[in-house]
Amino acid sequence: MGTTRPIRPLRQTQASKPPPTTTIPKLGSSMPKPLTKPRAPNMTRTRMRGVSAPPQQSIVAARGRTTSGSLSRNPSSTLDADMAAEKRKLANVQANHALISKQLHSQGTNNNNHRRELIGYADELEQMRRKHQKEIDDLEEELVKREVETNEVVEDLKTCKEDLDRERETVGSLNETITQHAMDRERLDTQIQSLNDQNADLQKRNEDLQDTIEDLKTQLLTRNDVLADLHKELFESEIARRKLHNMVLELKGNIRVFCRVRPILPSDTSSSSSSPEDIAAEITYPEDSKSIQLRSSTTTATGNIRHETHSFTFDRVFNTTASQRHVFEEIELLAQSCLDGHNVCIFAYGQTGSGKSFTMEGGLGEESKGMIPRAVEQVFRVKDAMKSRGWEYSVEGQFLEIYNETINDLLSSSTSAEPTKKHEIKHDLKTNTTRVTDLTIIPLTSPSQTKTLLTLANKRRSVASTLVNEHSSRSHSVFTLRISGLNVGYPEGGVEGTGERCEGCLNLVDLAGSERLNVSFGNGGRGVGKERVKETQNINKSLSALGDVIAAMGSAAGTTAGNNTNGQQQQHVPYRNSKLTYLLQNSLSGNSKTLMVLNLSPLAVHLNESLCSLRFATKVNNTQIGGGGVGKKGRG
Ligand SMILES: Nc1ncnc2c1ncn2[C@@H]1O[C@H](COP(=O)(O)OP(=O)(O)OP(=O)(O)O)[C@@H](O)[C@H]1O
Repeated sequence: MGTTRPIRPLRQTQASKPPPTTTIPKLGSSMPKPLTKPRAPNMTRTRMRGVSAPPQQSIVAARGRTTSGSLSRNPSSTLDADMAAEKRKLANVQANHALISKQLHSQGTNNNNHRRELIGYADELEQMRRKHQKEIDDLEEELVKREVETNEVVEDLKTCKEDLDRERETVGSLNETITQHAMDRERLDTQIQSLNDQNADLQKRNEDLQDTIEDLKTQLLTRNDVLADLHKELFESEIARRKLHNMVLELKGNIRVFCRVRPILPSDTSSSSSSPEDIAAEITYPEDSKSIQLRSSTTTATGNIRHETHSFTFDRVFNTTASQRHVFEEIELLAQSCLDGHNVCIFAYGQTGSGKSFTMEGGLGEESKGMIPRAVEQVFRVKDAMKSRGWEYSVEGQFLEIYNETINDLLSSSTSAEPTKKHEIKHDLKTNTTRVTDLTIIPLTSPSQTKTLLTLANKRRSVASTLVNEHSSRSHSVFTLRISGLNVGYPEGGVEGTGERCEGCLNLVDLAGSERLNVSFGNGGRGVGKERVKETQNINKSLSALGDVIAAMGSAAGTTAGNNTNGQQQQHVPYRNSKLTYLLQNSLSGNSKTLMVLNLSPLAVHLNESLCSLRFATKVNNTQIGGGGVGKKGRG
């Protein structure tokens, strides 16, 4: 809002201007109007009236009167007198005329003066008019400015009014809020008061508690000492537990064999019109869960049919209904052994299509997942549990296959276009550990990583089509978890670790199909490509090498236990006869644990192959290694 200057009323000023005080008599239409009245001498008027000729009537009357009077007296003298009078009058008139002329002349002079005066006035008036016009223009310009200003001021005022209205509204609501706050405040004051009371109570209780805390601190110090003693005891009992755990496994046998028969699958009957009962082998499972019986019928040379029952006993027998979880329950103790620093080997053995891959890797679902993912999970579970016993572990994984006696890295990121690396097996005799050169080793931080590793490995695995199983694996696959532990103690409990280290290794081996050539490809193996025959020969060679190694280890254990004290030479174990046995040398020998899961087909057509597998597994089952036990288990 600007300051307003007082506006001088223009028109009013002009209107209120007093008119010229003097009015000029009209002397002629062309004459300028005089500003002042011409001043005619009064005397002249009077005198003119005095000297002017009398009106005719009065002259005639006078004449009449005079004639009647003078005629009666003297007409010539009267005439003379009249003449004289007239002459005087004339003289008067002439004098008046001269005077008037003179007056007219002076009047003309006056008029000129007046005209000059008028021109001066006109100039003055023009100047004034111009001045006034300028003033008017200035004032109008000012007025326009003022109007704009006024409009702005009006707009401002409008905005201000709106603002004011809003502010009023705000003030109104603020007032309400203030009222509300005042009420709240009152309430809070009341609460504060009650809190203050409570605070006073609490302070008093706090003081009491301080005393209690002091007591507890003293007790805690005493308890800490007790706890440290308990930790020490725990550590010692952990060592005892390990010993006992190992003893349990040794009692169970450092080499154990489980037998598992897979169910009949829809695909087994799809190619023929037979029912599952028609194609099933005669297999029975005695109730002890450790035996299995197969009944065979053979035609003798004399044409008679001979029925035979073949009984086998193992550490555990699982029938066709056994679930993956069920099988793993019997295995899970082995995961603890790995973390205790032992080497563990779990093999799946059996003919093609008998369920080895299903047992080891399993399906994608939670229920169907196999021994590999379950064992990894168990290792991680035990690893976490061992923290409370003062142990920290790191876990890493590798996955390889042995195909035609050549090692392939199943976790390698190299493409098939790149030249394949030649991997060699190296044993460290000091640490009893085995390394394969140039192999991909992946640190594992969670069990969920295993799924990814298995998928990757399966993509790279050599598979070929056979008669028995369309996607049969023609190689041995070995998944290895390497576990290193360090005793770090209980830093939070103030108990230092012993720095003790342990290294364990869990090998989960899915062996290639154990069947003979004529079973794999039919027709006694005739007409089969050289490559396939070579594959099968290599598979069979390495499997029999495995059998030989296990048998030799059993003999060596017997020798060690019984005869070595007499200085007899130790039994030679032919680990080097195959890549598989050489690779697993450290995991089979010494105090390691071995489990073989024998997978059997339920089909009658595979009965002979099943009997072969059962005999092989029996040989393994009858072997005992390590732990100073006897070379053979009780049953022959
Ligand atoms: N216990 C079981 N329950 C259900 N299905 C099974 C079971 N065992 C095996 N199978 C099924 O049988 C088929 C053959 O099994 P698998 O591939 O595991 O045999 P394999 O012995 O590994 O054969 P190969 O040596 O040729 O790899 C698969 O379809 C598998 O899902």
